[in-house]
Amino acid sequence: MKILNIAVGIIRNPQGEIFITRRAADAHMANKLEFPGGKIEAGETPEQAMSRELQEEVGITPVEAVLFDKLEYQFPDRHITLWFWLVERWEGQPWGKEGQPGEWIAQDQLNAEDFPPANEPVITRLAQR
Ligand SMILES: Nc1nc2c([nH]c(=O)n2[C@H]2C[C@H](O)[C@@H](COP(=O)(O)OP(=O)(O)OP(=O)(O)O)O2)c(=O)[nH]1
Ligand SMILES: [Mg+2]
Repeated sequence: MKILNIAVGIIRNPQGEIFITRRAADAHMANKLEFPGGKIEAGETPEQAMSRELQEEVGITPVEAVLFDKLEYQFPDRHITLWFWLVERWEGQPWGKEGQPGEWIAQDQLNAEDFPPANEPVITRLAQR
């Protein structure tokens, strides 16, 4: 059983849109939409990992981040702990730096079925705002 700790960023602009990317066809949860992010490495705090991943994947540097939720999810082959950071201030403009498609989607237009199942409570919370 793999045990993974994941930190992701919910990048939200003043219009209430969120920058979403699509996972690669060969990745776990292939083709699902995701919040950019990835594995927390040894010696990193969850917030540091999120900041590094956002720089690597979408080319922005968060200026301020607030913990939005922390969730556990059991997949058949792995147990993951997910840290969701709400990022409303950053430097740069997000884009799919690793070739992944990225787009801004209004938070009340997000569909939980398009995301990995672990994200469901967070999508529901965002859609209510
Ligand atoms: N990035 C991201 N991963 C998510 C979300 N929801 C969710 O269940 N996951 C799962 C899918 C993966 O099993 C894991 C994230 O792994 P990842 O593939 O993004 O990790 P990484 O960026 O470090 O990638 P790599 O270096 O291993 O290629 O968390 C989400 O909203 N965003
Ligand atoms: Mg990733």
